Amino acid sequence: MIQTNNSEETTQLPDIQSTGDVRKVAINKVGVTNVRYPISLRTPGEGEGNTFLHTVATINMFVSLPHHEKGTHMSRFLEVLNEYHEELCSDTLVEICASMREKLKSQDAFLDLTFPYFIDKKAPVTGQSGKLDFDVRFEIAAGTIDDFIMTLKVPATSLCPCSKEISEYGAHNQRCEMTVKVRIADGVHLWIEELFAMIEKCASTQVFSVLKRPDEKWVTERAYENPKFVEDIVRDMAVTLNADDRIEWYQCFSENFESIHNHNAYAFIENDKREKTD
Ligand SMILES: Nc1nc2c(ncn2[C@@H]2O[C@H](COP(=O)(O)OP(=O)(O)OP(=O)(O)O)[C@@H](O)[C@H]2O)c(=O)[nH]1
Repeated sequence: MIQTNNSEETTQLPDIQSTGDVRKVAINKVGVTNVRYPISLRTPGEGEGNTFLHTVATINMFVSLPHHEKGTHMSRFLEVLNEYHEELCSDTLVEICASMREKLKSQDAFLDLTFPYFIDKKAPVTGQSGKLDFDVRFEIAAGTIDDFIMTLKVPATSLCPCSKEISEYGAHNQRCEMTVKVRIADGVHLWIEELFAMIEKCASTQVFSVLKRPDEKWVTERAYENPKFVEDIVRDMAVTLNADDRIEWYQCFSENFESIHNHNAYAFIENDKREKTD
């Protein structure tokens, strides 16, 4: 049986990926996808000191490969990740991307993590607390372009203004998913919790984990008092994101899972504030 964990024996094995390629085709991204890994993220918490949220991320890691190299060194992606153990947090992600470039001797490195995040939410009337989950994504690039994009998928409720207007009673309402992707200015901080709270206000009403009957009455009436088309939702998201100077660039969209159709309603806005001269 071949022992590949002995460094002397490993050096004697052929290293096919280090041989050349003659097709003169460079590769933009090569690496590993769907790596599941524990991460811990700093949260605003309460009082002194840091609190951490522990979750599991699904990670994609890529580098660029020049035309003359046959293959990348797949094992090194996981080696880089393993060096960080439980200290994998938002502060170290840029470091990890730089480390991928160095260890794989590549021009560009890309790190992409998606993970469930959890916030404590109190029901609107009874104040009962529960954990609400939603998806967060960090996309980091290092090399030709240095980049950090944070994406949140915010669940909420939308209620149709047209339906409310034309119906003698009732109005169709549904879950919507508002997606926000942001680039943050250098040297400032935006908590996931802050961005989530900003965005969920843009829907007809929020969703909660625990709702007792007085809470359910409240959310039902609140949505009815605050009807919104998908266009209203994205416009309100844009107004909110425009007003926060920490956000340099954003894309926002909402998908409303219509309860009267078997298809969804969708609207999208992008704004790069860095392009504005005045
Ligand atoms: N490049 C490449 N490697 C692959 C692929 N599928 C599996 N591998 C394997 O990934 C393994 C690890 O590759 P390397 O990181 O180059 O391993 P290594 O040569 O022992 O490690 P280093 O000495 O650090 O380069 C090898 O056994 C490859 O055969 C693929 O599609 N592309």
